[in-house]
Amino acid sequence: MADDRLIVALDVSTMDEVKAIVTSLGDAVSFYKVGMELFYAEGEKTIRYLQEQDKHVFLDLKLHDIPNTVAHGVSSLTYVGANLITIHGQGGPVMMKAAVQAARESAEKLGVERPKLLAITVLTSFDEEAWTATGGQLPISDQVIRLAKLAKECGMDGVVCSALEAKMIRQACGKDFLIVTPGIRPSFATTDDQKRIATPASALQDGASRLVIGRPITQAEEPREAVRLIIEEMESLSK
Ligand SMILES: O=c1ccn([C@@H]2O[C@H](COP(=O)(O)O)[C@@H](O)[C@H]2O)c(=O)[nH]1
Repeated sequence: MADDRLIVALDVSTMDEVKAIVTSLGDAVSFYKVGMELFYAEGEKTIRYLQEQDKHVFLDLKLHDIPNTVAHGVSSLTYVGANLITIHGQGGPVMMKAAVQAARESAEKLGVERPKLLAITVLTSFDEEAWTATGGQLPISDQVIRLAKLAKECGMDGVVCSALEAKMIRQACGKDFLIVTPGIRPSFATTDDQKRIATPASALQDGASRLVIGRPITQAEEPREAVRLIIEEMESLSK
C-alpha cells in the first residue's frame, strides 16, 4: 500500500498532532520527516514513536556550523537513530567530510546502521530574485549542481534540492546518489512559500529518489485521500 518514495513532513509541534496524522494515514505512509518545529518541541520521543510504528525517519535539522560542531551534532543524531539526516552543503567540504566520518565512527561504535547524510543545496523556497538578494553569484541551478558534485566528492549520500534540478544531478552524480525533493505540489495543492516546485510525476520522471510532501497532505481536508491521489500519480509512471 505505502510507497516509500513518499516522505510526509510532520510540520507540527505536539506528539498529539503527530499521533493523529500517523494514525489517520495508517499503512498508506511508511516514511516521515521530522523537522525543527517538531524536534525542538518534542525531541527524541518523536523518533522513538515513529520507530515503534515501523516508520522510516528523515530527520531534517539542516545542521550548519563549523566542522567540529557539526561532526559532534551528527554523532548525537546517529544515536537517535534516524535513517536520513540533513546538513547544509554551504557548510563546505571540511564540514561535510567531518560529518561523514562522525556518522561512520558513531554508527560503528554503537553497532547501528549509519544514517545517510544529505546535503541541503539551495532551499526550494528560493527563486532567482531572492537568491540574488542574498548575494548568490551563480544561477540557482549552477549553484545546486556545484554543491551536489561537492557533496558527492565529500562522501555524502545525496542531496536535497528542487525536482527542477533532479535531472542534471542524476546525470552528474549517478544512479546511486540520493536526490530528495521537497517543493512537490500535486495539481490539487494551493500556492504558498515554495518557489521551485514540481508535480510528483515530473519529479520522479526527472530522477528524484524520494519526494517530501507536507501541507498538501497534512492540511488537506482528507489527508488519506490526498496521499492516495499522490501515490496513484507516482505509480502511474511505472505502469
Ligand atoms: O529546500 C528545502 C528543504 C527542506 N524542505 C522541507 O520540506 C518540507 C516541505 O513541506 P511542504 O509543506 O510540502 O512545503 C518542509 O518540512 C521543509 O522544511 C523544503 O521545503 N525545502
